[in-house]
Amino acid sequence: MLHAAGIDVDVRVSGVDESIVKATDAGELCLELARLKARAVAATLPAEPGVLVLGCDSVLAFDGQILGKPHTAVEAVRRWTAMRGKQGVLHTGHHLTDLTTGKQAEEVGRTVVHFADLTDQEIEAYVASGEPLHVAGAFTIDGKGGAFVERIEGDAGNVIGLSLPLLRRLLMTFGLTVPQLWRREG
Ligand SMILES: Nc1nc2c(ncn2[C@@H]2O[C@H](COP(=O)(O)OP(=O)(O)OP(=O)(O)O)[C@@H](O)[C@H]2O)c(=O)[nH]1
Repeated sequence: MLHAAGIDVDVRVSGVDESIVKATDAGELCLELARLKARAVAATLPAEPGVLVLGCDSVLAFDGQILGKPHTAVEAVRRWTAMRGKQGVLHTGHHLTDLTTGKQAEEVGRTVVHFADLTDQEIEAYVASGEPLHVAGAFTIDGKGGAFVERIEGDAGNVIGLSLPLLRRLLMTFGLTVPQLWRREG
């Protein structure tokens, strides 16, 4: 997503054990995980000038629960049977650190997702595809799951895992602009 937006990135898996974070609020949980991920990666990097580290984490708030990845087919079927025809709020925590200045900025993106009223057969086929097992909320918006999201209220990128307009706001608190991060073409 960032590369398509003109920004070159070096993706690092933080290795943070997400089970250590307990929170009863979806926004607090995904923000704490985003913070831990960014700080874990930042700790492995030399404080070179101009290095920014962005950590993100997504969870789905649905029916009073905080849902991450379903991990198993049984759990994915249970969730979709409950979610179909209803709505949830996909939260993505974003934490940005400037290694040079030590500045930090963070914000939670929220997108309301309205799920289609899937048939049992559609749920079975989508879960059998394996896609729902590895993403928060057991759905993607731009993959096979796109057919099962009727509409959204808010930023689509936030559902995918990173909100570009939110990143723009975080950068502005550092006195930076998105165009300054665009790769030099040609
Ligand atoms: N293209 C696409 N990728 C998605 C979507 N939802 C999640 N992903 C990606 O799937 C991976 C895991 O997704 P999530 O579990 O939602 O995100 P996360 O909580 O940051 O995942 P972890 O880093 O494993 O904790 C991340 O790399 C996401 O970018 C989606 O709707 N579309």
